[in-house]
Amino acid sequence: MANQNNNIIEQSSKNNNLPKVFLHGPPQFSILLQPNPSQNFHILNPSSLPPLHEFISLNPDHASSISAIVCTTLYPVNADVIRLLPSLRLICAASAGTNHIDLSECRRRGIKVTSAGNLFSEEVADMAVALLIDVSRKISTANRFLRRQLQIASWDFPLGSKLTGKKIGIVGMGRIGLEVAKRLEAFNCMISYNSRNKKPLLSYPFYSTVIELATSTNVLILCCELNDQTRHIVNKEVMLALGKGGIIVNVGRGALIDEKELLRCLIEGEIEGAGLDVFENEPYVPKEFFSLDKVVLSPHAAVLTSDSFMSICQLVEQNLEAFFSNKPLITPVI
Ligand SMILES: O=CC(=O)O
Repeated sequence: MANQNNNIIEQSSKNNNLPKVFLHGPPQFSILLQPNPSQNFHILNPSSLPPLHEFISLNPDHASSISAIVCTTLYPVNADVIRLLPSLRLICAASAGTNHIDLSECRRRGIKVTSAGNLFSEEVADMAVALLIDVSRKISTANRFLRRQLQIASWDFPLGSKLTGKKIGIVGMGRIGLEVAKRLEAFNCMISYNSRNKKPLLSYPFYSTVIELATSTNVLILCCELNDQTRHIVNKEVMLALGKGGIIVNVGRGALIDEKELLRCLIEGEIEGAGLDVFENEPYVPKEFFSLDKVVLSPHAAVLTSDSFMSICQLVEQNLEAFFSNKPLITPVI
């Protein structure tokens, strides 16, 4: 590791005049997310290297040379991380959501933040529909069942429910919500939604509260961002309003749902099932979920496609280029 670090320092000293960028994420992240070499900035860790804290404790002088970081949702950029980097001026989130970044601290320090914008909306909408089909038609359960039985020996298999014609409630009618609606229209589903405001151009029924939406639908699909207004937007009352045949799909953020209540409602049969790509305290996933056949789990993977990595890599590069050549950012958050 020390050798690896010396190499970085050697390499970066050759680029001493360029602003330094640190890729802040798991090892695979810095392998997959490789902006091209640039005349305007220098990537400090172009291959899998120690995490930021370790890197800085090994090279304290380097902390003050980092002007920008590129980050993922699994690695929070809280005030403690920001404090480690006195010269930080830009954070490029390789995600649509920025709830893992302390935006008020960024505002206070005058640090700019960019996100993936709408880049992943189609992938996330595909995943929402896939999870819904899986939960309602029990595809993962069937897969496990057949691998255990090795042949179609009996019809001893729990019945699924038909998706065609279902009443779907979408929470958050931004780009992802719209893409989900478009896909589910092909299944003759009846779409209604809740969001901050009614969208004048949409003819789908609008409900100003999630509990009213849940009362009128069979399925809730959570596509909104996590903030103080949306934390636990799906609570016990909402789940009871959705009712025993109800399915919840979450491709937003885990804390949109009160996870303890979700588990209780699933175990006690208050709702039918759930498809979850996100969890309240990631990377932790409550072990009780693993024994529930009515839940389909995915490891925050809705955006993990080779296509999305190619696009985010380009977008990060464009934002870095724009920032370091004093041009407007492509996808600014603040
Ligand atoms: O969760 C993924 C994202 O916010 O892009």
